[in-house]
Amino acid sequence: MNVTPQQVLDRLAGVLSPSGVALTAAGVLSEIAINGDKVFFSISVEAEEIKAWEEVRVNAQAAVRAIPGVSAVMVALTAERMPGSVAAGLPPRSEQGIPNVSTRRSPQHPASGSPMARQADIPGVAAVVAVASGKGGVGKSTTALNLALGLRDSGLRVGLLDADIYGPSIPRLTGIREKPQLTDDKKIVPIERFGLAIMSVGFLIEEESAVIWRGPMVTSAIRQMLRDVAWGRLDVLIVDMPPGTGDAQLTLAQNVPLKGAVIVSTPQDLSLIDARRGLAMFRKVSVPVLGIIENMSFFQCPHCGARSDIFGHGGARHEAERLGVPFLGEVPLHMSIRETSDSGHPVVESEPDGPHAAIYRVMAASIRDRLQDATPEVR
Ligand SMILES: Nc1ncnc2c1ncn2[C@@H]1O[C@H](COP(=O)(O)OP(=O)(O)OP(=O)(O)O)[C@@H](O)[C@H]1O
Repeated sequence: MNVTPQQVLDRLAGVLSPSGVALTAAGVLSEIAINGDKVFFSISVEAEEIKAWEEVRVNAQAAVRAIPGVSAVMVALTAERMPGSVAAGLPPRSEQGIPNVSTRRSPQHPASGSPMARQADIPGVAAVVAVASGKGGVGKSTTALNLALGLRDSGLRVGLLDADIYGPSIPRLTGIREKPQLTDDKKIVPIERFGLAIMSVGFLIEEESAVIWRGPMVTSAIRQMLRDVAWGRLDVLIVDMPPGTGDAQLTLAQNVPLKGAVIVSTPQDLSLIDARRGLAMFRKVSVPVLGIIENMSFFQCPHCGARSDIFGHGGARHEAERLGVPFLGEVPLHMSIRETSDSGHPVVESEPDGPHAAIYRVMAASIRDRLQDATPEVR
């Protein structure tokens, strides 16, 4: 039997908000999204109240989980509600534009001069690095995964968080089908594959339902994935960001304790314009850009190895020079990268002695060097 939103609301009516009002009457709930036997919704409250609401979130999750036929519940607690606003139905969104950065810094992590000191660190994780792209489809996830493997090959303990909530592709690129387990204290155990600790929202939800996530839910869910996952000790955690430079990405860049960001672009002008936006976004929130990667830089014939500069290659290198950002390297558009990627056997893992693995390793080494300068724990 299918679960209905009304059934969920009926259960939530029995959960109390911190002021003692029923959760359903508190004006904080988003719409209830149901996908098969999985339920998602968010609770939007004012930033200063967020601590008091965490227990409510946990209670709401448990109440809905107890409905027969529900297999998974994701309740995102978001601090997106403006003071004084009455959220009657949907959580208020700042979709109208990029939020004012200076007023939205987390109060518990005031800027202390160093951009690195801005965010609370994730226990056990020495450095979090975002892999971002100004637009979709440039090969960001393929790059993130192969860079993670390149960093692993340099002896680091590496994690990968697929934060691309709009289209999580890490399950496909890694071939991971299983669902993560929970520890006794309810933390999610990342899935271990290729020697990486991997977590993706795609492990929890079906790919098609990813589009229902709104900006505030995205940020909150990712924050929870960062902190509610038992990452263990990691030298580097690579975060595969949602593509684009909109509100959700900016909020993420602000709220994830990033040591740096890597921007993936293709050589086309349009992609480069978007990459520039990405750079501006990270600069705005004082996250150092560790470098730009040009993906699908040139076409390499899988048969004869001949190279063609389909998109007029080299644009990203010039752009990086012009903008004063390191250029990390170029990855060819090659059949074996696509095939290995899409079959769940990333090229650094499946063709470790091949030319593509070498390219990713060199770029990973350069990221490692730059991180070491900023983070002595990454050795
Ligand atoms: N260098 C490359 N050579 C050939 N194919 C590639 C290369 N990089 C990525 N691809 C292929 O391009 C497609 C898109 O790649 P990927 O999913 O990594 O992109 P993305 O930027 O993360 O996409 P999205 O924005 O949708 O999340 C995949 O089929 C992937 O295998």
